Amino acid sequence: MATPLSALSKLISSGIVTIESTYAKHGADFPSIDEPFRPGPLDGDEALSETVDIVIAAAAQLIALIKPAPRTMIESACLFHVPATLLVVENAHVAETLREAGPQGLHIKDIGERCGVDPQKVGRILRYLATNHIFSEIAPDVFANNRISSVLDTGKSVAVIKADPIAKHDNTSGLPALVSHCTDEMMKAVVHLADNVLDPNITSSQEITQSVFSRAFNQGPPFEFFEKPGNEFRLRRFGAGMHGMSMAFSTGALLTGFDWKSLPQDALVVDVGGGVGSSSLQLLKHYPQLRFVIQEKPKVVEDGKKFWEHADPEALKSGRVELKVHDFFEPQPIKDAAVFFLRFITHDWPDKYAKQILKHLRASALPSTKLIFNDFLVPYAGPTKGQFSDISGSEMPRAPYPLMPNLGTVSNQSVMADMQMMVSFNALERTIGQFISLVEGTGWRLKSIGRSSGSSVCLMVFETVAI
Ligand SMILES: C[S@@+](CC[C@H](N)C(=O)[O-])C[C@H]1O[C@@H](n2cnc3c(N)ncnc32)[C@H](O)[C@@H]1O
Repeated sequence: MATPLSALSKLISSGIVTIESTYAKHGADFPSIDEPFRPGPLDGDEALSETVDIVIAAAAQLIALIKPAPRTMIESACLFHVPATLLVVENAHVAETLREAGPQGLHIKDIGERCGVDPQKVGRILRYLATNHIFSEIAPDVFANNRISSVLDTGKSVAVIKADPIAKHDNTSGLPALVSHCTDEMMKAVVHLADNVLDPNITSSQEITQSVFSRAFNQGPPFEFFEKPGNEFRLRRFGAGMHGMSMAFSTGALLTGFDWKSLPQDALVVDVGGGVGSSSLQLLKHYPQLRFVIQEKPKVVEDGKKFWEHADPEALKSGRVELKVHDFFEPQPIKDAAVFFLRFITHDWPDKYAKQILKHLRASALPSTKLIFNDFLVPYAGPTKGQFSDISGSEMPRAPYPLMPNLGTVSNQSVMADMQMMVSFNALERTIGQFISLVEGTGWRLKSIGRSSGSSVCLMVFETVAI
């Protein structure tokens, strides 16, 4: 058998051959790191994205193997400089300033002057980021955007941003807003992680008021914090960031992870905590025979009505889609649902609270009612040895030797989301084992998992069991 090092090197070289030949077949070059990021014609190619993931996993594992362990450990311990420096350049609009300067870049004296930052300090910050592939130092002390730093660019002119700073992230991709939120509130919160997790009085707490975020900002949950006077910019930025996240993370297996066509004509899908109803809208477009009730808080129901009046007014008029105020911690009024659908709901709640939601749904379910979650499924970092084989779709596609079963850093999306949930709400993204224990005692049983390649957002389908 090949050594791990040579097996990794083969995975990388054969993957690169596939990637380059696929681009060549489409008459395209693989995008240069020096060009701004743009969605590409091959982004939706599932086979190609699987190959890209293998190369990413192999390259990251190769670095972990080959780099001396003390270097890896010390560099990991100092990774906090990445978000800290990103926050500086995002707040100082450096990506927009460099875009306006063009491909010849800008000397640190000019960057400093235009961005209101000490030239030496901003130069050192940019060199640190450029060394980590974010921005390029194209001549001594001269920096330009590259593909990665261009993601920080809102696309607005610096003059427009400065004229109305609170609106910086309105009507943008939301990705700069997400970076700014993560490197500001989340970064300031996460430094308190050890204090919380190692505090014997609250280490096992499932209370949102005892989350790391609450400790850091000495107050209630994030949403209360955002609504406090003085946090108007943070609130708007957070809204834009959440929009960016929903654009960046596909809803994965929403349309394909369950046989929606198997439901009878006019079957009712209840979108519990459905927001304005964006999942229902996607489902309705593909499965127009279904009916939808979107249940939400009063303010969101109002926003939802406006959303549907724009997106599909006919669906509202005909009654195929209804928006109703309902608190999911109260008994469920709908007794004839074919599906109770929950997207990104249980991840906001620790088991103690999520179980209450599920019990209310079970009490109103028919024997045939399905409970469906559209959520991250956190893959184990090691092998599962077939203990979940009775659940259809539970096994991940087999990773080639010697890659980790979850492809290591390729799974960052879901493990990072899990950490965000822990820090913000004392809540969690769940592994298959955690989903199974979540539904224990609630009258539901995990039946199948629907996956789509390139996303760890899955569909978990549950059926009723006797209570
Ligand atoms: C993470 S968002 C997900 C929204 C939607 N499912 C989606 O994926 O777009 C969580 C939603 O739960 C709603 N929510 C929170 N507490 C609720 C409650 N007690 N009853 C009903 N909805 C609630 C919020 O208003 C918010 O829209």
